[in-house]
Amino acid sequence: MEILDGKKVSNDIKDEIAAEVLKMKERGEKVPHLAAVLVGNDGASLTYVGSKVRACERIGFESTLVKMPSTTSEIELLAKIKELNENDDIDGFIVQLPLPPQIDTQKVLLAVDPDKDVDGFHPMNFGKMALDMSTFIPATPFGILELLERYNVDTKGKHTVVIGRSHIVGRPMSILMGRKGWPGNSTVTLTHSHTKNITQIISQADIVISALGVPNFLKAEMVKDDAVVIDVGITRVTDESRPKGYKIVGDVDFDNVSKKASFITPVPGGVGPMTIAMLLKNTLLARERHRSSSK
Ligand SMILES: Nc1nc2c(c(=O)[nH]1)N[C@@H](CN(C=O)c1ccc(C(=O)N[C@@H](CCC(=O)O)C(=O)O)cc1)CN2
Repeated sequence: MEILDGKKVSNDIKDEIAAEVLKMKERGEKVPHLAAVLVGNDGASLTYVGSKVRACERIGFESTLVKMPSTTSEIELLAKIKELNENDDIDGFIVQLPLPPQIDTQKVLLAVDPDKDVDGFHPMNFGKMALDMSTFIPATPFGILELLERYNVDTKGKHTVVIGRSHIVGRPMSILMGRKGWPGNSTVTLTHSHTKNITQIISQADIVISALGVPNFLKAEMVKDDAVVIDVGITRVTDESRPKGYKIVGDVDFDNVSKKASFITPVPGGVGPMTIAMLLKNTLLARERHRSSSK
């Protein structure tokens, strides 16, 4: 069994991007600028945007954090998005999800300029991804592809079972694994809460990608020998013995599933850090496109 070490690979990617930024500076070019909008005080979201801003600082990107209160109205958020769309200094931005209930997430994602949509959530970019056109690929699925590639995991002709159909992970992942090329060329089953015989389907998978958010859902007896297991579930579970008062738990019963798997991602330190690294990659791409379009 080999661990797909997202922490290490994400650090390698950050070093690679930092080297690109250094070259940009030497050429006297503007460095990429990422903005992140956070509405409310959700603890996990605060951690994730904090990691995004720190990662920008580490690699030499400019960053802007826009914090808005949890009472922010949809109109106020849409006005902020318009401002960011029109700010020529910003190459790309994200709106941290989930949003408070008074705000329609779909309206918000539609309002982001597709050229600045480094999350890849705008329907224009999602459609381009599905049609194999060059675009911003959502960071978590993009990170999983990168891990599979860097560890040389064979996906051709394999049966990939994706658990969960969220717009952020499951749905795009199912499209990407079935695309032509590598990592891809896989036969994909997208499963969800209404899937019948889900245990039987999972037991036939060569590659299992679990994005359910149910701690320890995937047990050793559910996966076949030598399966590739990707754990996208990141749930905070109360644990008073820890300094932060919680621990992070994945969808996979790691101790037992790792004894059967050929490759497996840990939680923490697997897919999560890759999400940050691939957002930075998308921001670098946004900067390069922005520069060519302003020539
Ligand atoms: N606008 C977006 N919102 C959300 C996205 C996204 O891609 N764009 N994805 C998730 C949250 N997310 C990034 O935003 C994210 C999740 C997890 C991690 C991560 O590094 N996890 C660590 C554990 C960190 C901790 O909780 O202490 C790990 O797995 O090792 C980074 C980013 C939903 N919203």
